[in-house]
Amino acid sequence: GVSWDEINNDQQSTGDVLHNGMGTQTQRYSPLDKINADNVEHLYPAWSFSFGGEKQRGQESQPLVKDGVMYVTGSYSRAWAIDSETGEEIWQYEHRLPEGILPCCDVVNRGGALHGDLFIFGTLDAKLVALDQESGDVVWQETIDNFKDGYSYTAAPLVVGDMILTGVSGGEFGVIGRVEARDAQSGKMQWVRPVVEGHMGKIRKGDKMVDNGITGERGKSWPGDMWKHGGAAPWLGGTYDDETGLAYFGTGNPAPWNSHLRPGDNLYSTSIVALNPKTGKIDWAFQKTPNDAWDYDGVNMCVPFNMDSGKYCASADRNGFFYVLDRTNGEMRSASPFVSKITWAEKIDEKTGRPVEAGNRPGDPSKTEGKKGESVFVSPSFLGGKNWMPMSYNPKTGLFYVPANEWGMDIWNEPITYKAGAAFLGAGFNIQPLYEDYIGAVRAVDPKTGEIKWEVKNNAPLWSGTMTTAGNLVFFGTPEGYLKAVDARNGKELWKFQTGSGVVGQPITWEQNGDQFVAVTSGWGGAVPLWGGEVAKRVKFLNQGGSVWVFKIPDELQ
Ligand SMILES: O=C(O)c1cc(C(=O)O)c2c(n1)C(=O)C(=O)c1cc(C(=O)O)[nH]c1-2
Repeated sequence: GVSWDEINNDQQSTGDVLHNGMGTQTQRYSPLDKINADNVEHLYPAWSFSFGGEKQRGQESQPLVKDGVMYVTGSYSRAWAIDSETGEEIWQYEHRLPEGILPCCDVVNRGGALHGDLFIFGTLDAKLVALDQESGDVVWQETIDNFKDGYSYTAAPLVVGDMILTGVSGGEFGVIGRVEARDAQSGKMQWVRPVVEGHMGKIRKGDKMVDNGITGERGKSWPGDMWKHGGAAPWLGGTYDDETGLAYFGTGNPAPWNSHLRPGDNLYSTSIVALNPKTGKIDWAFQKTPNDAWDYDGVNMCVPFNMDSGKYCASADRNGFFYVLDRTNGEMRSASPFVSKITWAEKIDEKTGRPVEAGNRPGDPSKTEGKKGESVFVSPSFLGGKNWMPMSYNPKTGLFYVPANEWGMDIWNEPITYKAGAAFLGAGFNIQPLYEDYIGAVRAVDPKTGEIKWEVKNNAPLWSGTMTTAGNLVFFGTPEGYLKAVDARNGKELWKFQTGSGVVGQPITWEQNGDQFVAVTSGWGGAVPLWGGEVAKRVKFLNQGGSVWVFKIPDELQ
């Protein structure tokens, strides 16, 4: 079985990958250096595994590895256990999805969690399923909420002690955004913390769930009853930091997109919330885009790291700014642009942490004749300076490696009223590229200064995570099908391999029987082909797929 001590030590232990982010801090850093900048050019495929079936689409999963077994999830709520040395299948689990699921942005899953003898992951019909690691049999199954109301689940659960912490997906349907804690072994709910001001939290007392205080104040930063369907779904999951004992979750956009219907800050949408993992109480919250009008979900992980003897966390937000926060109290240290063009705000005020807006909100449709308000062009687009794909932090170089995208959008507002299970947007949009030669860019950001130390451009939008190692390497994938390794110090491309479909997964590395392995899933999909407007047309030629690729270095070169 997998113990909490092992999970909490995941980043240091090199023989396994036990948690999302290669550790609960999600730095995606490995101290391994057998594969390094000097020999990575010799990396070759050890095995490849096909997810099979007729179902493909986006493969965003981060695999986990324990005792020679890889646990990986795929599109359409599927999961596999595979021999991590040979690529041989051990079991496959195929969740029976009902008709009418409502995932907003492709049928993806970003990975599971290991706890004891269980492998736990979430499904597109908003369930959590715990499988026996050895047999793949279902041990428990819990429903998060009704998929017909727009709830779904795509993230990897966060493990803290005996519990798993999960958010929800469904922000585009006006769901109740919240973080939930369950006993990992039984699936039994321990607490629920809605993240929108006004909703009641719950906590377990014996056999009952009892009230545990209202989140914030009752709808104070929302007009009327708008908080009730305010969304703010923490759909990307969270991080846990043992030094502060806090769990950090990013919250999504407020619903509906039409911001004129909800004047006010709309707390705690587009925020980082720091939660006490035992009670679900919000210790602090920091909002990035008050009264968001551009779908700038604030779900990006706030990745804990230490610098100048301070405890910080960093988050590259969809709104184009790279935030460094004091992770003990949520005070902002800095916010600097990591994309070339930000037109919704002039800057983030250093003292208050609030944006100085640039007067670039779509017009209020109730003030114009007809249904459509004035359209504006804004950058970044709603798919963000950075979307869900995780960045990594290398304590050796002191740099964050951010998968960024350069694009803008035409956006306008329309009238809308809430209806359960229907999209709650009140907006129309069309994403546009900004430059001819590239959209994606991996950028090395210095959290001390906000300076971009180097960048690697990519023609298609980057939709894969980055991973970095003590071997001075950064790995990332491209929609064009490559897994690439670049030098962590200067971005120089050192190796690439064509996987046969777009890479929108999250690379990992581990060591087994003396070999260092690198793995990533391949399979083009995610939000870009569905919502990318003009950009989607540019990448129409990319082929779908579904596989895991594993690489190693010839023995004599290690
Ligand atoms: O508000 C939400 O609940 C929600 C959920 C998800 C998701 O679960 O995948 C995405 C988004 N929003 C979203 O805004 C978005 O851009 C997005 C991209 C992707 C993807 O996997 O490529 N998912 C999601």
